[in-house]
Amino acid sequence: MLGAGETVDPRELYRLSARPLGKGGYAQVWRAEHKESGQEVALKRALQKSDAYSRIKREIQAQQSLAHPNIMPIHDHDPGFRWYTMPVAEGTLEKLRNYLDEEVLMSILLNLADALDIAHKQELIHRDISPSNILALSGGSTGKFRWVLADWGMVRHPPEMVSKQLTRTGQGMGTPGFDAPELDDDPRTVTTAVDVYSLGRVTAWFVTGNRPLRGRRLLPDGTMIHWRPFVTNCAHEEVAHRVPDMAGLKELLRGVISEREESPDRRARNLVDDLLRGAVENLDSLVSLAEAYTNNTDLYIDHLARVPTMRLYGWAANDPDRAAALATTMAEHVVGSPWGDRDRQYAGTPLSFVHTVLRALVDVSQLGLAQDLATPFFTADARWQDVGQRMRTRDWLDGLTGPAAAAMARALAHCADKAAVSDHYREGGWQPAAAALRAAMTA
Ligand SMILES: Nc1ncnc2c1ncn2[C@@H]1O[C@H](COP(=O)(O)OP(=O)(O)OP(=O)(O)O)[C@@H](O)[C@H]1O
Repeated sequence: MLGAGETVDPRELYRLSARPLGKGGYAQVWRAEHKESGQEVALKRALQKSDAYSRIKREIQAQQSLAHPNIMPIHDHDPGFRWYTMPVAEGTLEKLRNYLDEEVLMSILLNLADALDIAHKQELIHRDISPSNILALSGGSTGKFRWVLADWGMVRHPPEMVSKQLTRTGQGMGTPGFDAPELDDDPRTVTTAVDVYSLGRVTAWFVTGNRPLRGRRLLPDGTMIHWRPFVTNCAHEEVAHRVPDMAGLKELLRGVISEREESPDRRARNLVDDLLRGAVENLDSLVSLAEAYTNNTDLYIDHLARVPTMRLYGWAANDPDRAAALATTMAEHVVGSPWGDRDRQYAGTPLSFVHTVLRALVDVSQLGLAQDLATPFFTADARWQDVGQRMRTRDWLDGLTGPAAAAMARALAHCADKAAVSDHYREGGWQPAAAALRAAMTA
């Protein structure tokens, strides 16, 4: 019999595989067979350094006190807390990501949030959640994996349980890319929000496939847009702006699920409605949505077209390339898509959208982009013969001089039905002020 605190060589009890399954910063993991029962396990043994001993002890204590189906269980450990055994995992989330879909991500997040909720209620904060610490065990329901959170060696115990301080201010903690910034300040005083942060970053990594880097945008535009509110609110760099706990994280997750079920054009309508009520941040989401669904006529004509002119103008001036692409698609819908039962007069709204972007491009001297956009714009304008828009276009053309007027003249020359376009603007004897434009319209 071993006395408390004594350690025992695991080889006395287990047959270890020749090569380890993996090695981390302070431990090695082997596949092992229990000599007496024949049970196959993974055996994790601390490397020979004192920090490693303290960490594996914390890990054993934390995992033992947290009996939850989504926390790696401890089968056995030596009384000296130098090693322990656990089920052999099929792989880590890091390795398996490419075989998994969004549904799996949702259920992993829900499961881990439940598990962490229990841990947090016991004042245990993991502090090192990353894709390599989320492990898949076989034997989940209907042949699926059971996902567990492992590697609790960095756990923050409640103050009364701490026998030895492992962490001090400024010491690097967690896994780069997934660790909350406040861990760099004082890992002892962090809150449950550090685990929320890591799950937000794990999510961004999962949906993009890119390791998240500090200071970089986590979800590029158009990428799984329905995850954006979740990722933004979980992985906010400022703790004060971050969702504080697992209850908040689960609430956001429900939002992801319902947004995903929403059709893109209905989602666009809601975004624009809220934008019109002052939710200016929605413009970004709306643009990403439109970029992801360029074939969706309803989304463009019925919803995107309603973005307020001033907002659109400011955005287009700041992001001319994207604005030009978006407005070109809008113009193509206006000309080429069935109008359905929309009111004819409504054509002025998408036309005005394209014209606003065109004005912004010219004003920021993006004349190449402006010229390319002007051709489909003139074509769409002439196709609809909208009286109000024609007046606005003429007034604008009258104000153009020099290179801007020349660029618009070239755009006019490129219109497939140049004569009809010129006739549309010249109706009632109107002539543009700039000579280049006059020439293009009479040529
Ligand atoms: N139960 C298991 N089944 C199979 N492989 C495992 C198991 N546990 C860990 N591993 C493998 O061993 C590797 C090292 O284990 P682990 O990350 O727990 O060590 P560590 O020293 O705590 O790591 P870190 O330095 O990341 O904290 C893991 O990345 C994983 O590939």
